[in-house]
Amino acid sequence: MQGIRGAITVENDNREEIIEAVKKLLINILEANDITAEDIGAALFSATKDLSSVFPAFAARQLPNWDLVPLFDAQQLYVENSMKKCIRVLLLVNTDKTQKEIKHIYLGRASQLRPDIAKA
Ligand SMILES: C=C(O[C@@H]1C=C(C(=O)O)C=C[C@H]1O)C(=O)O
Repeated sequence: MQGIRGAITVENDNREEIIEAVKKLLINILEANDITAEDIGAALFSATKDLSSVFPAFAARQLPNWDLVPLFDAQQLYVENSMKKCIRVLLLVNTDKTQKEIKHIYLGRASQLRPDIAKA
């Protein structure tokens, strides 16, 4: 089992924009790490407190074969001056890959969070 981190930002607290962003983030993570929804043991999402239009888990369930993935949403801990309008995810994945082989995906403004590991 390995954990895969991801994050993406949106510009507006808009339901469709958030749904598209979450789907984009998850598709990127799956492709970069050569995994499918069946490999995912659980997906934990957070959204910053300025996002309240839709649950990220709802967006995840729109993707093929995500209906059986256990999903969870939480509000991100608020820290002053931290990244605005950001959705984070932690995937727990069944894989033979090593920790070093895992590709964490940070898109949009979220790439500033972890420039050491962000993939454009
Ligand atoms: C830097 C991030 O934002 C916050 C800080 C984290 C960290 O220092 O590892 C992890 C998650 C967030 O609470 C991130 O999402 O990667």
